[in-house]
Amino acid sequence: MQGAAGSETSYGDPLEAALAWQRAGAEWVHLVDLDAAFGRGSNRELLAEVTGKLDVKVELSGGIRDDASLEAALATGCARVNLGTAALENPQWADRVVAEYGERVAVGLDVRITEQGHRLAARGWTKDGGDLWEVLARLDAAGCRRYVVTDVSKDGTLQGPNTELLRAVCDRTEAPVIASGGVSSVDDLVELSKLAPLGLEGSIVGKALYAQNFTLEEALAAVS
Ligand SMILES: O=C(O)c1ccccc1N[C@@H]1O[C@H](COP(=O)(O)O)[C@@H](O)[C@H]1O
Repeated sequence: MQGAAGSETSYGDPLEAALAWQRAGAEWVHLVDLDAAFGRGSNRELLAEVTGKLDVKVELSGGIRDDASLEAALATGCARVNLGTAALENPQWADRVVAEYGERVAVGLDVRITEQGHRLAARGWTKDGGDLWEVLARLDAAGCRRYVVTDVSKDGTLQGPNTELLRAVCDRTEAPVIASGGVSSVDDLVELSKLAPLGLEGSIVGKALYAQNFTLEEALAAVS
């Protein structure tokens, strides 16, 4: 199953990798603490060290679920944090912090498309977190400034992004949307860039870069 704990591939030292993306021209680095997302540990100090050594903007994600973890994440100097589980399981807290921290807090909408509709996935994608459209409406009303949208069936598969889902989310919110999951080629990024007029602000690329399907320089040149 995509995203199952223990199924991840190791691509080496996170700091070395992040510095290499910075040298290659990245403006943002999206850093996920998978141990925290799965509830099996924390790499808080490591992520703080990586963030502190980068000059580019960092989006921190994974395990940011209460005041202490939010404050620790923001104190690293990251540009933005991305809430997942807490936005689904602790709506009052999440609604308060999206309003309080504005641009520094995004919400990750990890979507599983089922016979029951568009469902959100929480706790390392192991628990149902409610209906996508209801949660999106609630977070919009709370003033959420940005969403990171992942089709969990695509993440890590190199099968191409779910542009239909991204288009649908862009149609339902005024907030900028960032695409995550499935990118396999520069062509995928070019397709995603065509959604910019709808509100798609950017795309997160992971495995395709580590698998060397293309270089970051090629990607940036294709969509700039
Ligand atoms: O990023 C992944 O590949 C991933 C795989 C499986 C589960 C979660 C994953 N990542 C991200 O974790 C955060 C959510 O963390 P939390 O729920 O707030 O603790 C979110 O960005 C997921 O996309």
